Amino acid sequence: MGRATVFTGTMSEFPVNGPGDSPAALELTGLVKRFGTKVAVDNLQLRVRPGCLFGLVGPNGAGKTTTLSMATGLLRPDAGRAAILGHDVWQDPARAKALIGVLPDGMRLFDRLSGAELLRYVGLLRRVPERDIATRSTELLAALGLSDDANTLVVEYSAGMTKKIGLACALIHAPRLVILDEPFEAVDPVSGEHIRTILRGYVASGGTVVLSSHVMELVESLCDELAVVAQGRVLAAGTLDQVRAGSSLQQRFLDLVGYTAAGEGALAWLRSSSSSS
Ligand SMILES: Nc1ncnc2c1ncn2[C@@H]1O[C@H](COP(=O)(O)OP(=O)(O)OP(=O)(O)O)[C@@H](O)[C@H]1O
Repeated sequence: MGRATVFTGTMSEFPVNGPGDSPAALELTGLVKRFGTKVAVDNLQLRVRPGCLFGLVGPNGAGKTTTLSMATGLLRPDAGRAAILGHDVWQDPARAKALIGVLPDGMRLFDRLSGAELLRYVGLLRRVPERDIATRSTELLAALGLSDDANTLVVEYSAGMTKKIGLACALIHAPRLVILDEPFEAVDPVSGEHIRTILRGYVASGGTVVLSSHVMELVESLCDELAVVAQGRVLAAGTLDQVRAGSSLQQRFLDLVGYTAAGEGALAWLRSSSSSS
């Protein structure tokens, strides 16, 4: 693993199988994914303890979506292992997938259903008892500010509304672990606050969240632990303080991924003073 702090934290805060022997909520071991000659995920290791709100951050193309897709059984790894609460995602997919709720990147929803119909459909697929589906749907729609659009077709939802109904779909069966790819993307500040409240409450009751984000302030204010990935590898992982190492998360992130400012002359043609017409 990488050159900075590596998380090796204790696992017993929210025991699953009994004190001391609980498996990680999510454990990725030696994950590799290549697309042609491109190595998108390069021997990636990650361990997320139960009861943690965990952030995965990295620059564009770092391999976050590819990693989360392999972690959730949507994309088969070329090598390595993904396990959810001790269940191998690829050897025992039914058990592993039953424990998770997923908001994938660019989620394809059955968008000719209304929001309420979609939640009912997902609830039935997830074997939520009939009597609970209506209650949970109503509560989720209200918590996410979608009550007024419960009967609107999802195809007519805005990008932010689509993200929120996708999140509701990920939560309706009360999974043990939710894996959310960019859950705050396109979401307005009020809805973002609602989502933060939902996720904090979920984690406080023993659930585990893994989310990807580009927004350092959000990760800093929300997550307990995080990993910085670049070029398919974990550069640093641990608690916020471990990863920040006395700096701001933004600065630490820039340092880790090797940010260098563009040279003086870059994009000179774009400056109005250099325009010839
Ligand atoms: N289906 C694919 N075919 C070819 N290359 C792919 C494919 N999916 C991802 N890649 C490549 O793998 C790398 C990792 O992509 P990935 O989408 O996982 O990054 P990311 O960290 O989620 O990026 P972003 O923050 O921009 O969403 C990139 O170089 C991308 O071009």
